[in-house]
Amino acid sequence: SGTTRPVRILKYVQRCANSGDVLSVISAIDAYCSKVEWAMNVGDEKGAILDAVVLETRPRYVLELGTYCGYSTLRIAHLLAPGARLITLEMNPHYAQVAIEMFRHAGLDAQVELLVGSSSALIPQLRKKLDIEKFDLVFIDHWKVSYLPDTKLLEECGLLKAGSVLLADNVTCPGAPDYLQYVRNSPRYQSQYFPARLEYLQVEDGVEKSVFLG
Ligand SMILES: O=C(NC/C=C/[C@H]1O[C@@H](Sc2ccncc2)[C@H](O)[C@@H]1O)c1cc([N+](=O)[O-])cc(O)c1O
Ligand SMILES: [Mg+2]
Repeated sequence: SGTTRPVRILKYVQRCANSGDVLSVISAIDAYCSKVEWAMNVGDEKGAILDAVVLETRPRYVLELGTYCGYSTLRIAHLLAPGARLITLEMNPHYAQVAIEMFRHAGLDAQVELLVGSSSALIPQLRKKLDIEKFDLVFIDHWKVSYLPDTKLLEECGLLKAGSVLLADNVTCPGAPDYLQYVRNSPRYQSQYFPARLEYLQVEDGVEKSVFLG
């Protein structure tokens, strides 16, 4: 039985990226996935949009849905102020383990709280479990069919406040049409589309930034 793609990415990072250097970990993942084998990281083009939204939001509490190898987790963690908290939810224990090793190599394992489980099961527990009232920024990059139900769940659990920012990957490819229709037509959101290429490919994608209005 061979390794998995996330394990191959992690081994490449452990071999080629300087430990403790998050930017070299990020560029090593991008190098591997653009030259050796494609993987569903947000990538460097959409990653730059994510960076800009993190910097403009200056979030204290961040939630990520879908960790995978931890690429976007690292991009976000690198830009947070001391004392900020980044929670990332991953339901595949193998991917979670790879991501934890990735965070360790980058020297950011103390900056990230990874919970293993499905977002639908974990979101209702976050307030009690983590003593967090509201999230300032949510990065959505898990199953595309879960974007809309999980957004509604975040609203119902009172985890969004006026000004909370949702940033959703892949709203064009693979697409999240029901989510897009909701955030673009609901009076409770101010939504904006940022076109970009799908990671490592010449295919059109984009991210949607939606500000919750309360
Ligand atoms: O399918 C995609 N992403 C699904 C991501 C899924 C990630 O989130 C959890 S699922 C989960 C985690 C937490 N709670 C519930 C479910 C999986 O274990 C994986 O780590 C995708 C596909 C393409 N593409 O081009 O085909 C491009 C992309 O950028 C993508 O993000
Ligand atoms: Mg994605």
